[in-house]
Amino acid sequence: MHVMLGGTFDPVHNGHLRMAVELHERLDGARIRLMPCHRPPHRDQPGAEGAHRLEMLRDAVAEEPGLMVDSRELDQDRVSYTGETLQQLRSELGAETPLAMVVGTDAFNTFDQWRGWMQLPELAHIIVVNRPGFPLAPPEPVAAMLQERRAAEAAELQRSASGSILVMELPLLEIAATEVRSRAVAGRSIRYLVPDAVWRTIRDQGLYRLETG
Ligand SMILES: Nc1ncnc2c1ncn2[C@@H]1O[C@H](COP(=O)(O)OP(=O)(O)OP(=O)(O)O)[C@@H](O)[C@H]1O
Ligand SMILES: O=C(O)c1ccc[n+]([C@@H]2O[C@H](COP(=O)([O-])O)[C@@H](O)[C@H]2O)c1
Repeated sequence: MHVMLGGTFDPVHNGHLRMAVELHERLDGARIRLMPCHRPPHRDQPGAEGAHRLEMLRDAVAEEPGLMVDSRELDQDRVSYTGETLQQLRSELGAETPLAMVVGTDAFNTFDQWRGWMQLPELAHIIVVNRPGFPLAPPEPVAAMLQERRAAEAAELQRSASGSILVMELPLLEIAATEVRSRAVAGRSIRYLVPDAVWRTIRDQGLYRLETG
């Protein structure tokens, strides 16, 4: 199965990485494709440029064969819509190969604001992970979609190319990029919240401090 984990990754942190490693192990060794977006459709523009976010991601996964980075959204200088990215992946993989996209509960709780959200399950399964601090509470139309498509176990996702929604309870870390950025801005330590290579890049390049001058 192919698994995509999209995000702003501004910056990538240990919460993302632990989640990705857990998924890799629980999905029969599927490689998890971390996909940084160029310009997110739905939020403030990232504090770090795409090239820095990509460099930090590549460093973060460098010695972890279960994870990989896919830079296709960054390579296109426009707003990144997940539907377009999934369509591209689907045409590369063919109609039969299982493909899943991962979202935290925070993202799933506003899923009805995504462009073409009702069509996304036709392109890929959706795996919803219980992000600490964000109970699963989708709005009514998303809850109805979940009820209709809910998978009982991970193995179900291997039996079809797309169409199911799996909610997974994983042991995760309560870390947010917003918190990492505000610590960096304030000159406080971000060590052990992010991999050491990411900590060094933020320190050496002065990332995030610059945005407030
Ligand atoms: N600590 C975490 N545990 C599990 N999932 C997470 C965690 N942090 C982020 N995610 C999920 O990873 C994906 C990408 O997240 P994103 O890059 O926006 O990070 P973030 O920490 O939420 O950033 P920000 O604080 O800037 O919003 C989303 O689906 C999000 O739900
Ligand atoms: O396609 C959309 O309309 C859309 C709306 C909101 C979020 N997304 C994607 O969801 C992923 C997680 O977003 P975020 O805010 O948690 O970084 C990221 O890959 C975004 O591109 C996509």
